[in-house]
Amino acid sequence: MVSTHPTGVQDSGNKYLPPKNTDNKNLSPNQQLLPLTARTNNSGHLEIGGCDVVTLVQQFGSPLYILDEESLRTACRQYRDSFQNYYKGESQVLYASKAWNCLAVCAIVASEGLGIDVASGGELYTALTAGVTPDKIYFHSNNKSREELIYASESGCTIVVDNWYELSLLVELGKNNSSESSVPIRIMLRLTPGIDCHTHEYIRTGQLDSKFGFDPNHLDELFEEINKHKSILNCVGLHAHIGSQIFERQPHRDLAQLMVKWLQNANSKGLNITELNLGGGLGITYIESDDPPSIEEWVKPICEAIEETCNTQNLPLPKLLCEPGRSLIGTTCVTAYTVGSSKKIPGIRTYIAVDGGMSDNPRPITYQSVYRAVIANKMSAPITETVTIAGKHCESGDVLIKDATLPTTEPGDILVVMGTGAYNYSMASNYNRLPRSAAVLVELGEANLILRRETYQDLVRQDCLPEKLS
Ligand SMILES: Cc1ncc(COP(=O)(O)O)c(C=O)c1O
Ligand SMILES: N[C@@H](CCCC[NH3+])C(=O)O
Repeated sequence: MVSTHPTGVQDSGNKYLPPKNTDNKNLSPNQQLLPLTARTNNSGHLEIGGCDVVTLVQQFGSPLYILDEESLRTACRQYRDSFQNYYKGESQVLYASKAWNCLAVCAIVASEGLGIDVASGGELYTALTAGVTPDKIYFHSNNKSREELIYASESGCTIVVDNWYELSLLVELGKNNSSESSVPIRIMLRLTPGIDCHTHEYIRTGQLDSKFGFDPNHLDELFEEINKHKSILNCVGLHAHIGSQIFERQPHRDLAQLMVKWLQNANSKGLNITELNLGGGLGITYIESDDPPSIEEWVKPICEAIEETCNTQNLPLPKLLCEPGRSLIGTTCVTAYTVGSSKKIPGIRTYIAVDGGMSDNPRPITYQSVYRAVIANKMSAPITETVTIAGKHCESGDVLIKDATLPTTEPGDILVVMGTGAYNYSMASNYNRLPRSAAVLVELGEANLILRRETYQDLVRQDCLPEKLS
């Protein structure tokens, strides 16, 4: 695979487009700003998956999430193939569906052979409804409810146990259920590795001061406790996740070595750990200066570190799992908005307002995340202005992009924000009672609705008006 970076070339009409004349399957989707199929068509419009973005907005309205099937499938295959090429043992890539969980996305990644990491009963329900088989579903959360644990154990998925309370609940559930025929609950243990990485503090999870996972200083007690309940709990593996939007490679190499040591320790205490899950975290390109490794460049050193450490310790290779979210889906999607009002404050800035904002993309207001945009109906027009893209919410901080460089914009233009596949729809809200946006899946000139736009009726569907008020 070729890693082509920096993204885009100037001479294809717009600098954010993927390079021309390259086999797209050789580009790592996480390193591109726009989906792999993006191009400027003969009308000078942005086209994705063979569909004109301006026409998509006419047909489906805006804001509109536009998901490129080819990019998503390419990312899945690159993860899967890289493990097959660089790891001699068994492997399984899971999609961290918290990035974007819905039926169509679950179905696509599962059809590429990936499993799914779910983080709630709702995500589990969606994955099962999409037809994902429970043997490929792994259930996370630092505070799974009793009901969620019953649902997960009855469905037959693997539960990634996060803490002592959850462990005690599982033991209790297992005891209540135990009969000659009952099968032990399949679990893994999430440990906090104490490995730091450079990313926003809100999305860092590997450091000791984290709400997630068991403290590795208590491994002996933990393994002893698991050993006592072998008829109830079938503990197959260990898990760790150090954070998200990471560009460095060393933290995951260090993690790989550390996890083999944990495995050795666990098995020396009588457990039979055969799986290691190193979590997700590979970053994506949101702006030109972002320089994440390609999918292949991320997978290879992890495989090498596990193999080297196992060989040195004379250990059989464990089944190796990882669970990327952002790097699988982040850059495979854009959000199209319609430009509305504007406000020029002389000497300060010009605000251009769009018909969505923090409700469909809460990342800028939550993490000060930065994005880039193009005008879909003016892809070859010269860049003339630096403007601030504001959302339509009743909140001063509802700004999608602080300094967007764009052609001259007018009301009715279609503004496209790139890299919105991860943690946008999944973190969307109805703030100001905005109906949640629709999403379409595009491929080879065909667009299929995968999320219906909410209506005003949907907004009041769960409301209850007590009789005394009506
Ligand atoms: C346990 C776990 N696994 C996987 C992921 C996915 O991370 P990313 O989207 O950075 O690949 C996360 C999110 O950070 C997570 O908390
Ligand atoms: N929601 C975060 C990522 C959190 C990942 C889940 N642990 C983001 O948008 O960057």
